[in-house]
Amino acid sequence: MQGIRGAITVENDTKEEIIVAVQKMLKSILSENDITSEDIGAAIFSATDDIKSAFPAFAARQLPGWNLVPLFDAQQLDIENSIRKCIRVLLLVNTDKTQKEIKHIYLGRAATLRPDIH
Ligand SMILES: O=C(O)C(=O)C[C@]1(C(=O)O)C=C[C@@H](O)C=C1
Repeated sequence: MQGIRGAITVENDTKEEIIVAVQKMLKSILSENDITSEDIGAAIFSATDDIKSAFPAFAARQLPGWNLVPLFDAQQLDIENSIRKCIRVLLLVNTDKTQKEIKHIYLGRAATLRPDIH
């Protein structure tokens, strides 16, 4: 089991943009790490408090195979000067890969968050 992190930002809080962004982030994590939805034990999302128009879990569930993945959404801590309109994910994944082999995916403005791990 390994944890894989992802994060992506949106510019507008529309349902369509959130769905597109969440699916882009998840597809990128799966392809970069050579895994499928069947390898995922759980997906935990957070969204900043300015995301109002869609649950990230709803967006994930529209992808093929994701209806069987346990999904959870939470609100991100509202820390001063932190990034806005950001959706984060932690995937718990069944894999033989080592921690060092895992590719974490940070897209859009979220690319500034953890340059040390991606
Ligand atoms: O990785 C991120 O998304 C970050 O914003 C960095 C960080 C961290 O300090 O490690 C901070 C807040 C998040 O809850 C998760 C991780």
